[in-house]
Amino acid sequence: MTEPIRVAVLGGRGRMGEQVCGAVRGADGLELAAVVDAGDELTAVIDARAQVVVDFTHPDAVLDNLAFAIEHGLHAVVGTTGFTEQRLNTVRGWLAEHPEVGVVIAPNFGIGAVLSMKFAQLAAPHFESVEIIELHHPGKADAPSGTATHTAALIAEARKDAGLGAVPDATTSEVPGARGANLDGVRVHAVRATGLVAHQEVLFGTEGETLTIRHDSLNRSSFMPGVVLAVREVGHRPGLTVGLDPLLGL
Ligand SMILES: NC(=O)C1=CN([C@@H]2O[C@H](COP(=O)(O)OP(=O)(O)OC[C@H]3O[C@@H](n4cnc5c(N)ncnc54)[C@H](OP(=O)(O)O)[C@@H]3O)[C@@H](O)[C@H]2O)C=CC1
Ligand SMILES: O=C(O)C1=N[C@H](C(=O)O)C[C@H](O)C1
Repeated sequence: MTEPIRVAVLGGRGRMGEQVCGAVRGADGLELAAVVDAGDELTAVIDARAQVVVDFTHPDAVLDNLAFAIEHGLHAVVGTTGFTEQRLNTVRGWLAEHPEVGVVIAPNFGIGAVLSMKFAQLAAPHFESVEIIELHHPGKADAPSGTATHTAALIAEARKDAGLGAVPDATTSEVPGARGANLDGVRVHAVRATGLVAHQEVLFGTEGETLTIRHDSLNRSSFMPGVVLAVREVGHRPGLTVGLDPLLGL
């Protein structure tokens, strides 16, 4: 019989962390070895002989956690947001020193959300206008969401490859913020409201038609199959994997 994969959950008492602990406990072949939250010693992960750390903490904390994990030869599955290209390159640099370690960083572990980003990428070359509206619970620390940031980057790249110019917009007088944030030339609007979990609409427009691609995470359980898949896979994927797509064969 193969030994279970020993998993440590960082941010384990947070909204996502609690769900991840439950998912790990309930998953065949995984064992919850340690739960670490703010104020706990990260060395608990080593004491518990964890093989994979899962990080759902805070954009300000995640890089230090990752540096620790990689330095100690632990694989990492990261859902925490805030990964700019510069941060990803920093992680790549650390991994170059530890080529046996695997790290999966995914802006969104929801299978529907991953697919919706793919659909948006596919639609992007065919519409001159596009805007993103992301909607989340009011406890969210960052805006815009990591998913919206990643979606904007995918759309911008697809538009560039297709030779599309700037999104048409004649606005010359604006109350600051009224047109949202400009990410890679794509306007992103962030809504925060009690009752919401995690939602996104990508609104495309061209002459005579619009297309709306909407995804709703109605419960944080939506992220768990993706997290469990990444925990099982990360040890077989040395280096950095960004996004869940390759794990889903997309
Ligand atoms: N990729 C994905 O699919 C998803 C990503 N996320 C992202 O995950 C992150 C966490 O979200 P959420 O669970 O809602 O946030 P929460 O604030 O509910 O949870 C974060 C937890 O991490 C703790 N924490 C903070 N710093 C550290 C640290 N250095 N070490 C260990 N624990 C720490 C916090 O403690 P304290 O409160 O005391 O600071 C808190 O308990 C966010 O970046 C969010 O955007 C969320 C959902 C899905
Ligand atoms: O904070 C959240 O809740 C979420 N964060 C991620 C993001 O910023 O995209 C993923 C999902 O949207 C939920």
